[in-house]
Amino acid sequence: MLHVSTRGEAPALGFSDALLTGLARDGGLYLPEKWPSLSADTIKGFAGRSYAEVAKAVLGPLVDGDIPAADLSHMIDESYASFRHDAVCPLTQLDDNLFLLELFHGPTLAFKDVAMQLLGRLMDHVLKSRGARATIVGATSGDTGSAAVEAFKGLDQVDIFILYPHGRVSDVQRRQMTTVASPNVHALAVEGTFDDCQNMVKAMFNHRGFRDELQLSGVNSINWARVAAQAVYYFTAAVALGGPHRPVSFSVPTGNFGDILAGWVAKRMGLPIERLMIGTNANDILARTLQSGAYEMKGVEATTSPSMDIQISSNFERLLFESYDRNGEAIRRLMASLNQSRSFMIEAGPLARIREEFSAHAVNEASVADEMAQTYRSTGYVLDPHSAVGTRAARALLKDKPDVPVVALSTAHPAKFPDAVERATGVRPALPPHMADLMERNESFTVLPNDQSAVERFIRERARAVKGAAA
Ligand SMILES: Cc1ncc(COP(=O)(O)O)c(C=O)c1O
Ligand SMILES: N[C@@H](CCOP(=O)(O)O)C(=O)O
Repeated sequence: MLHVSTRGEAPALGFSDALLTGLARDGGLYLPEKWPSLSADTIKGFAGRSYAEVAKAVLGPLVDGDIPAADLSHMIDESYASFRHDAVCPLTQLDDNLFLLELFHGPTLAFKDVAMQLLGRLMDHVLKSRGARATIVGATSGDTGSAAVEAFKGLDQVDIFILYPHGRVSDVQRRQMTTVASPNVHALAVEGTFDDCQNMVKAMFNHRGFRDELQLSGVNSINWARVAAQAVYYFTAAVALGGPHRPVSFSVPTGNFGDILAGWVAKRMGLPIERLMIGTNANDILARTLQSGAYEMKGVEATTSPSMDIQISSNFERLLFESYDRNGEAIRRLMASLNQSRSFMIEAGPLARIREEFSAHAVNEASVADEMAQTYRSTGYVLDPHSAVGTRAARALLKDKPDVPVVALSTAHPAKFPDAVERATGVRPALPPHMADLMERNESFTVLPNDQSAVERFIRERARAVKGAAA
């Protein structure tokens, strides 16, 4: 199976090359050239099987033999053995037809672990088999960074540099990135927003000399393998609720659009999904876009769900590509407009296609707090602020269609955001035992200006230093 770029000008690549490449050389994002399809009987057969078994069945056709099946199977088993819940991503009922898919039982307490645990193993495997090294650069609003640091720390084949917005992540998130004493891990606090960090990472990939010199690779959801691995839990959740014969909707707290795109991928692969609800916080660019067709950036507002404080939802480009009948030229035009005027307009046809499958609902700060408080009062369940966005948006979906079960994705453990949770519920959630001393560990990070060349200079020097030390 080859993978094509959304901008239509980069070489088509197999799974392993797309995995190592991250962002395509034309600035686009990779997608499989066609969607493998799982039959209703195959999906029905997922009932009662372990998460790892379902992952093998879903990812097998996407990897398509590019990595030997036995190796893939072994890496999947290892990835999910470290989760603190036997079901890996358990489902719990919150209300009539409202379910929560808990995605925070991995090592760093957020949904990113589900894909990142596998991504780390896949990259290490491919690099070792090629005798190669890579410099991983990633942008984070808090959770991708911690999951990536955890997955890649100590690996011989990689140096990893994580850019996060200085002062705009929670203390727990920051400490998860800055207290890992491993010589291949570098936490960079950039004086800017998440969007600035993400733009810098993309610019590094588009800076061909730098990219090739350092053998850059990416761990954000611009990397196709991340999205592919996240598609698995849509299958396990839907099947647990009677799928594929009973359609289910999903409500997803959304920032970079990777997680909800994974649901759309599951649907492309044959999973009946009624609706995909985009839940946004006060940074409501996607909700406004679905309403008007105009993708228009404003300034980023700091919220209690900082991981979603995003204006440039990278993976939306993948959805646009499909909605524009895979017309790379159209996507190049839209993205050029975004660069020049911070906005673009989606044409009527593609917009209608998007609206056929997606709804959107913006949840303001008062409603996020109210959702945490009300859910706690009525059920005793403590939501984190991101999951509260998804849950509130799920309730909006249920108002329209009360008979279709809605699964709200619970993307982080409440202990990652203890201050916001305590303010709303009066409960201060405790970190699990393996992280109990997190606040006492020593931190190491470098503050850098919001300046591309300064960050590139730093990475070049440090990547060399790490190689020098290892030599
Ligand atoms: C806890 C949490 N919830 C939701 C999101 C949004 O997910 P996505 O960026 O895939 O839309 C993020 C960030 O990615 C996150 O860290
Ligand atoms: N919310 C994310 C932002 C990056 O998202 P990604 O899924 O593209 O890696 C984070 O926590 O870092």
